[in-house]
Amino acid sequence: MAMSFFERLEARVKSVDSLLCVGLDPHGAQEATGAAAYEFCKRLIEATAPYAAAYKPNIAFFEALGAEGWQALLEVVQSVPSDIPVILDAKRGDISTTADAYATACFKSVGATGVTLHGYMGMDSVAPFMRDPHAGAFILCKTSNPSSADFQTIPCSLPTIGSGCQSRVLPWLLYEEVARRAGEWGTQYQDRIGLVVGATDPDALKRVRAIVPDMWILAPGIGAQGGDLIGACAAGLSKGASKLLLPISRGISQARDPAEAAEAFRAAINVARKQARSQVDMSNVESLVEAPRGGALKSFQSDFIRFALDSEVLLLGSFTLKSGRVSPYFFNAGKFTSGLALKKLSHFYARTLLESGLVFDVLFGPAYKGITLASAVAIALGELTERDVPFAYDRKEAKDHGEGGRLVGAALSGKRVVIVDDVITAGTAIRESMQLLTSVQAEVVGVALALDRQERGTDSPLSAVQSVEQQYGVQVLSVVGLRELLDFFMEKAENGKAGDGEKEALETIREYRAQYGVVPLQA
Ligand SMILES: O=c1ccn([C@@H]2O[C@H](COP(=O)(O)O)[C@@H](O)[C@H]2O)c(=O)[nH]1
Repeated sequence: MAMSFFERLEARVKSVDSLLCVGLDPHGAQEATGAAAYEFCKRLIEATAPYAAAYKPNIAFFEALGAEGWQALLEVVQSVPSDIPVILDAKRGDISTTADAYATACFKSVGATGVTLHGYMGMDSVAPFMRDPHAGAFILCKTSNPSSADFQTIPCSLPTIGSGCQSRVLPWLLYEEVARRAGEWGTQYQDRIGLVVGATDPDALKRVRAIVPDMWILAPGIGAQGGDLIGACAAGLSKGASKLLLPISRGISQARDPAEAAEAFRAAINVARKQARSQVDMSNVESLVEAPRGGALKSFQSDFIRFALDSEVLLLGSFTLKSGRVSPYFFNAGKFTSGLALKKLSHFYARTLLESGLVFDVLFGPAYKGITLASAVAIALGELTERDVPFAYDRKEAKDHGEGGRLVGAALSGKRVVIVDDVITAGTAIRESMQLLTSVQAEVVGVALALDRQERGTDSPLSAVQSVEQQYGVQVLSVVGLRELLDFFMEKAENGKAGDGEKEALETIREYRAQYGVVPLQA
């Protein structure tokens, strides 16, 4: 007997060890023609097939091209290898006779086996999609867009049966009711139903997962929409660290190398799965997904700020900087002085690197602080991904005996290198490292920092980080920036959890940013 949609999905997830669903949205097709859309998707499929658990073409991009777009969609679906499920993102729903025609279009004409639906019209609009026992449907539950709260979080009355929620203090929200109903429909239709819950809302993922522990969830919003990959996985994975499919479209199709980006996303998702399996560090993630996140602050970034405050690495008050500015905060990574603190710190860097999707071969730590940082981050990446990441560092003074020279550690020539340091102040140290690395034909692809102060230079509208980005064309990643610091204190204040010192910090940091903050560079 042929397998059901979710059985096929599970088989594919296992065979490529991946929960990544590659979005086929031909945003970037050279010309707006069916042929260009087809070529775009075909290339993407060829590049990403080894890492894809599923593909998700969004029908909108093909419909926009008229008849040739429809033809392109059919050809795109046909060009997906037969063992990879295709979910047509069509968000259908209508009275049953029309829904019947929609189901025929999705499954028979287009040839997809999965589809996205909205359930607003109720059961009889979903039922026609359940007739084919080999097809599956994901019902919109809590979408990833900023306005999803217009309707989806409207409180409604608690159900009287099931889901064990009678003892809840929290209001029961409309999307939770959708999840509960979908759970009932799923039982009726022998597990042919999944849900769509945006990765931009780990709190919603956590709530939905509690209602439907075994249902597949499609969680869009990673990449271009800024969702928190690790937080979303921690909140949305099922008990067996699975049943969460992460569709990523622009984050892969617009990457310099889509194959590498897909591989990196798969690895980052697998880091979270590994953590979920071994329950390592889940306490942190737990506490973070409990509180609804606002703004762009990711759960691990909150963790990091709390950790830096607790370790007195991040101090609040009044500090005169070298530039003469009086700063309301001061960050001194030199105060991470114990093994456990360094281990924790390195995991924050590792997460930042993994979530960025940056592809690199070697880490480089400029003397002195960078040496411990790069080596600790290499260990952290090894722990999280089982990838054995090489690292290297320099000496302040060249040796003229023994192996000689300034560089120590892994070979750098021809390698893609990420420089790991704590902060960039004037940028002098980074520039020296750039020189040293290019002199041995290494390609510096990125810089990873703990904190980006995001403030203008004294004689330039650009920050030191922006100048480095512009001058060398590299990506500078930081675990947090001034923006996240502000978000952190803002969230605390909004949740009534900020003490007097923190409320004051919020105000003074806001003022400081207004006076000295940078304008973001165009992407
Ligand atoms: O809640 C939802 C439901 C669907 N989508 C769709 O997923 C992709 C996301 O594209 P990215 O480029 O990875 O942001 C796109 O087709 C959306 O229409 C969603 O984003 N959110």
